[in-house]
Amino acid sequence: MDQLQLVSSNKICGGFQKVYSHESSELKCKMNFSIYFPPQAEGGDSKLPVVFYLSGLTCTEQNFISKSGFQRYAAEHGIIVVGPDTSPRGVKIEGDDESWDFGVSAGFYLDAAKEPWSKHYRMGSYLNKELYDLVLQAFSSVVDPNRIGIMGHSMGGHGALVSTLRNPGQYKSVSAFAPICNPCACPWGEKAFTGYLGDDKSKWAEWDATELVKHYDGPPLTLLIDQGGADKFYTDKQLLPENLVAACRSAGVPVILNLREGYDHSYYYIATYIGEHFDFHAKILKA
Ligand SMILES: N[C@@H](CCC(=O)N[C@@H](CS)C(=O)NCC(=O)O)C(=O)O
Repeated sequence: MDQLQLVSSNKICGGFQKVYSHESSELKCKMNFSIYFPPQAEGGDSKLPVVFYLSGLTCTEQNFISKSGFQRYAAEHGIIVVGPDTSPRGVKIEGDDESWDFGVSAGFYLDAAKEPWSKHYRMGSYLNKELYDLVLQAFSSVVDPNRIGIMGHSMGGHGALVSTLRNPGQYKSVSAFAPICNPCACPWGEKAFTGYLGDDKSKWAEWDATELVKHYDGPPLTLLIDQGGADKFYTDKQLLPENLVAACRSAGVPVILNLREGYDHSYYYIATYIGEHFDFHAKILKA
């Protein structure tokens, strides 16, 4: 635990919502992450499943823990929940704060290949290697390494899907709220991938769930996708869940798409359906 500093700890739903900071070797900066320990983590005999939650554009590790109300469901199911930040922090790169959909708080959970981003913007390796290993090692007394799932929202939904599809077997369950499903084909993705990866579109496909699922040959997996019908980013074609569903169908990968009439892109929508997502993860991770 030497490498972790406790930033905050609050009792909620019988467990503890904590935030830690640590020096990241992948990102070369200090990072915060949240971790919720349900009541079962205290003095329990058995190790608990973990679900990672990835937030969207403009977020830190705080939005989900303060707005979604997920702790009630994590406590019911006895699931530990880990939430990383959305980009490197405190690293000054020219242009990193010029727009809300690129640079700071918009790391897209990928490893940048293009200068000047490639030195720090390595959120893919940070999440799937460094933070993943850190959580398993630092909390080994309560974490079951064989029962790890992942979920996310918007850019974080994209992150959850590509992390699962690129690392077969690492995450046993995956779900997403309003994910960016086909970044190669939407304005957010085109901007981020051009900036972080360059102009070679064959490199883009390596970080695009709709492209990756076409070649998925890992353990059986069902993708749970949730989408608000009144989400302006959905109607503006930033999210494109239908493209992912079509690719899943042609690749034979089971997918569930829940369209929620009248709901927008906000945490009001996430708070409404987060319980269903915890039921989904619990069913798989606790089977
Ligand atoms: N700043 C954007 C909105 C960004 C946005 O909706 N971000 C989502 C993720 S893509 C979010 O979770 N925002 C933080 C929050 O609602 O707490 C706008 O003005 O249109």
